[in-house]
Amino acid sequence: MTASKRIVLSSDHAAIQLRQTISGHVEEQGWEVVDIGPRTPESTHYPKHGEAAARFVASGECQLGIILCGTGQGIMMAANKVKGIRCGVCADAFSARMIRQHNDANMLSIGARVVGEGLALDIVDAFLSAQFEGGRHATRVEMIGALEG
Ligand SMILES: O=C(CO)[C@H](O)[C@H](O)COP(=O)(O)O
Repeated sequence: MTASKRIVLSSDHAAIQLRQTISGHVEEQGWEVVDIGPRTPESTHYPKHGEAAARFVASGECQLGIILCGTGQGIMMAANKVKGIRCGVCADAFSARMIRQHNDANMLSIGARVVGEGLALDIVDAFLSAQFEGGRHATRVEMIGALEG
């Protein structure tokens, strides 16, 4: 197993069950999963879970990350505050493929109160199987990075 096949997963309380389903699915595809919880259903605060997962990606410990909350929006906003993170919320497989191909996204966010399990797994598969296309898209991704200061 190489480090390039390691992925971090996290969520808030709204998405624990879907996160665990995704974790098993991704593991079956040969990824080493770093699931940083939470494991119990008590109400929690998504910014800290988004940040924690983002740090694994920003540090290079994990190549990619998948994070979830009720809508996927709040935890995405938190993750994107960490330097080097490009995280998109996806509720369809096309967008999940495109955020890898065009935006070189290194994190995917999903809303567990928005999409069902089957669609969520399709979204994950689209995200994980796509490759960044580079070229003109690399220029644009560099421009995003330049905004971080
Ligand atoms: O989607 C979310 C953030 O974008 C959260 O999961 C949601 O706000 C949590 O709500 P509640 O505390 O009522 O379960």
